[in-house]
This record gives sequence, structure tokens and C-alpha cells, in this order.
Amino acid sequence: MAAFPFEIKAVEGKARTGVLKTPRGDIRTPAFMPVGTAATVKAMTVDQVKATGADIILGNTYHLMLRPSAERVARLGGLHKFMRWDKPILTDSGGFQVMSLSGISKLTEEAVTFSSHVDGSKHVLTPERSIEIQADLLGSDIVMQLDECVAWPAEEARARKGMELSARWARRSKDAFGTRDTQALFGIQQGSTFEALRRESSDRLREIGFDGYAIGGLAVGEGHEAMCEVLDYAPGLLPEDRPRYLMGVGKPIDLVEAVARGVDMFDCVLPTRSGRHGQAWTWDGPINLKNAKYAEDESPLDPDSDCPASRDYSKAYLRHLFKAEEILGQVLLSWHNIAFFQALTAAMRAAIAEGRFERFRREFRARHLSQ
Ligand SMILES: O=c1[nH]cnc2c(CCNCC3CCCCC3)c3[nH]c(NCc4cccs4)nc3cc12
Repeated sequence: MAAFPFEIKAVEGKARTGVLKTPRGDIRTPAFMPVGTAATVKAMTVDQVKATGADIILGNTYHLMLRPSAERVARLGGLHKFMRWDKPILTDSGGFQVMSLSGISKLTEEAVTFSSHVDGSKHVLTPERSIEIQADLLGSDIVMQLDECVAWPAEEARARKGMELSARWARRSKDAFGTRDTQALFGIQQGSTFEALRRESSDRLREIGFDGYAIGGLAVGEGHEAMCEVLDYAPGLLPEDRPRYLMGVGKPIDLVEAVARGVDMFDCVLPTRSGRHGQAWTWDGPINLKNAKYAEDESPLDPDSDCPASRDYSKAYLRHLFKAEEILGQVLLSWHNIAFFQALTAAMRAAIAEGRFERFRREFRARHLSQ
């Protein structure tokens, strides 16, 4: 029995809209999950995140296991209590960041071992330890298996090795997770850009059985077109009655094109990271607020938004804050960008529910890509 019921409300082509029901609240899909790296969605309070309409955020295993440590978060009541976020949290396994962030990491059949970028201390991450950190210590609602994301481009033989290791780790993760019914475990499809490998990966995950399935190994430099070519077939290899989560994606156009190909859930640091550097995402595309043309532009980023950061402040004022390196600039633009990504997924949910997603997709591309 799957831990979390996933009710698909409407379908248009491959696009679906639905609700993933969890003990801590419902997740409306398509869903964008803001990234909460070190127990905070950077520069935002949990009340601001909630106000944007986000139903779920990401927690970051790699950072929290290093600082303050997963055991300390557990002693303080778990991640929800620690950061005062009472809705669902999805935690990553920690593996992706170890292999892309920390100094030295060694990958074996048994584990990933690495040195902390904080204090150089040595750490060992096995599939079992990752489940313990996520499920028992942080208290995550959706737990991700430990996997190996093979760098792009990859030779087929190398991609196979990574896919097979991830499949063996999927089995170990499921065994360690056990039969919990108040938390969910997602498996991760690998196979780089090779259809046969992604098919084999999907079959092995389906055999083991997960509450949801992630599509890994993408948004690692292959570019939008190559990613879409994989998404033309990859989501359909996974069970259609369970949520599909495309990891690390992405720009607004990536979300629209992935939803059109059957993806339900997304996470990306883009809205918060680009917001901190003065980039605002809008229906008319991204704009850089440091640009002189906004120096006396009294218009807000989006007068029709219900988000104060989008509706109440002039571009001139926001530009001033960034030129003066005032913290409020980063706060308001992170808030605006997260609100925009939530408005985008809400608009897609409504379009699919009303059978007009193809028109939405066409009109969005015309307006958003016009510059
Ligand atoms: O196969 C994968 N397996 C596991 N994780 C992946 C991730 C990390 C997803 N966000 C985690 C978050 C956890 C909380 C902190 C922030 C990350 C990916 N991110 C990207 N692209 C975006 C990229 C970001 C950086 C380099 S590429 N492709 C990814 C592929 C995989």
C-alpha cells in the first residue's frame, strides 16, 4: 500500500494535475519545491514562503549533517520544529552535493566517503545512513534514495555502471526504509541520455516499488533541447499513477516543457540564487534589476500579483537596494521569484484542469521568450 495517495484530477496529453496527500498536508501538482538549504529558504521567513503558496520545501541532508549535525536537529525535535515549517518537507539524500560540492569524495559499492567543506572532518554516507538521517533524525516526509548522478556527457558504459549502482542502492534504501506509512520513499531513475538504460533503471525501480519516482541525471549541462529529448520518453517509463519528480529543474521554460511531458514535481535553487544577484523572473522573461534602464522605473515587477514584493515596490527602489547592497533587495527579490514560480505552477494546474494547457504553453512561450 503506497504511503501517500496521489489523486490525478485531470490529464491533457501527457500533462497531469493532481494532489499528493501527506500527513502534513496536500501537495498540489505540478508543484515547485523551494530549496531550503541550511534549514532556511535563503533570505525568506517560513511565513513568507507559506504566503507564496508553496505546499512543500526541500531540506538539505548534506549541509545539515555537517552543521549542526543530524543528531542535533533530532535532539531539537526534528527539522520541521527546528525551522518552524509545519508542511511537508522533501529531503535529498546528500549524495549529489557530496559529489559536486565537498572537497574530496570517494565512491565505492558500500558508500560515499568525503571530507566536510565546513571543518574537514571525515564522513561516510551509505544508503542506510542516508535513510536514517532523512527519516529518523531530520524527520522528512519524502525521503530520497542515495544515488549516483553521472556527469554529462557520459559514455554508455560509464552511464550503465552509474545506473546499476543506483539501482543496487535503491534496493538497499528500500530495505533500510522498511514499511513506514507516515513517510514516503522515492526512487531515482538514472541512465544519462540512453533510453535503454533509463528503461532498465525504471524497470528495476518498479520491481522494488516506491511511493514516487524521480528523474535524475538531467540538468547537468546537457542543455534544454537535449533534456527535452530525454523527457520525451523518460517520464513514461515510470508508473503513471505515482508522482514523477524532475530533480534540479529549472528555468520557467524548463518547467512548462517538462509538465507537457508528464512531470509533476520540481526543485531548483534558481529563483532564490538568481534573486540574490538581482535577477527577477517575470511573465515577460528574466530581467536584471541592476540595469540602468530601471533607475527611474516606478512600475512594480507584477501589479497583478498578491505578493507584496512583486506588487508594492518599484523597480527603481529594488534597483537602488541592489546598487546599495542592502539586504532588503535580496529578501524582496527572493520572495518575488519564489512567488512567480508558485504562480507559474498554479497557472499550469488550472490550465490542465480546464483543458487549455496547450494554449497556455503556446502563449507562455510567446510572451516569456519574446525578449
Ligand atoms: O541525479 C540526481 N540525483 C540527485 N540529485 C540531483 C540533483 C539535486 C537536486 N536538488 C537537491 C537540492 C537539495 C537542497 C540543496 C540544493 C539542491 C540535481 N540537480 C540538477 N541540476 C541543478 C544543479 C544544481 C547544481 C549543479 S546542477 N541535476 C540533478 C540531478 C540529481
